[in-house]
Amino acid sequence: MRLERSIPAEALDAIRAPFLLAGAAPVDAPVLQPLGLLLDLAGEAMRSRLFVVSGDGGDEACLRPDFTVAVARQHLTSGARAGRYLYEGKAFRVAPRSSDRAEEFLQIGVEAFEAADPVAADAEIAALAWAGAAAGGRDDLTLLLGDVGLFAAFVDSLDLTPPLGARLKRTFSRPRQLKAELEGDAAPVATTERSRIAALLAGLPEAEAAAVLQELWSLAGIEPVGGRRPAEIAHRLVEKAEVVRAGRLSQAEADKVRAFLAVSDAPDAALDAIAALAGPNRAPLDVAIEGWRRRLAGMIAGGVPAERLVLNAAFGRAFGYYDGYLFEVRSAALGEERPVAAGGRYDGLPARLGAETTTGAVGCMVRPARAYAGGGE
Ligand SMILES: N[C@@H](Cc1c[nH]c[nH+]1)C(=O)O
Repeated sequence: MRLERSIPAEALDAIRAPFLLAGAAPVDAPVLQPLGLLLDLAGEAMRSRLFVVSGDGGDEACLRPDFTVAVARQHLTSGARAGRYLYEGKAFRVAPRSSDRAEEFLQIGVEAFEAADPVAADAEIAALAWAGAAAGGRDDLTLLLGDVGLFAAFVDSLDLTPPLGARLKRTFSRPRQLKAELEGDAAPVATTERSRIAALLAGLPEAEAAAVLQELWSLAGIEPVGGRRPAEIAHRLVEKAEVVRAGRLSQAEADKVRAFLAVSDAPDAALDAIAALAGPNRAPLDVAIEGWRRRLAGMIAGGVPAERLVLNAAFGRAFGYYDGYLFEVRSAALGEERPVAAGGRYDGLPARLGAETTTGAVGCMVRPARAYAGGGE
């Protein structure tokens, strides 16, 4: 496992300092996390990045690829309604083959489960990540911003059939599926491919569809070893059935989606461009854009230099839990594969972990070895 280089104690102190001021309670989290749960939450795409650990009996586990899910789980077991947590420790990710990225690395981060004004919290968290990253001394940083929710609001503005809209939303940060949608290849004309199980499950919410599959397996005495998780299988089956029912994008709609995804600019200009692309049902998108103007003002008030901000409508991250704004602090010298800090909003995750009441959820982390200008990873 490739380690990162260690950095001087004073540099680490400087990078940590803003996090100590965030009003968060220090926590630790188990290094071993349940593999199945992480794959369900982060998506199968994450599988190749996880260090899988197998012991005698027991469930398959993996080394924590980050702290977000682990801290969210601890927050839920604590029973507290709200909480704000600070962590500092190693995370582990398999580096892609051709890369020499560190596979065991330090993260310092904060996760906040709070019901207060989400836009203000988003701004605060992004400014915190910026402050930590900038404390490492690099002068080539940018804060790259994106928003899974903005794409959803844009898709809603187009007034598509609900299943087509839902399907299109799911293709965000799945380039292959997105390309198929835009090129009209996603909806097979032939109905011979229809699956009866797919048709049966199509009407159910995905979590229920997964539960049905699990029940079927247990009735049949099947115990899946490795392979795809029930949630993933249910997801595929539901998608398959919907594809046939929902139709496809018209040429004009596909062009609009392409234009939306091509938006990448200084945030104010980017928001103007997005507003100009809105379809007939524009009210929710306008609300989202207004929210962004406030969020940006909050980031700038929190100390992020305005000229370092970029809003990229297509920006997504490999973690499947984000459902609102998200960001990376990038260094020109390190390139886009090595973000210095990152974070975002994941309001839906606690419910997926079984929370009954939901507060908002937002967080960020910095990687000190990358932030440190004097060497780093
Ligand atoms: N855990 C994410 C960052 C994050 C924290 N909270 C939300 N997102 C990462 O490792 O990139």
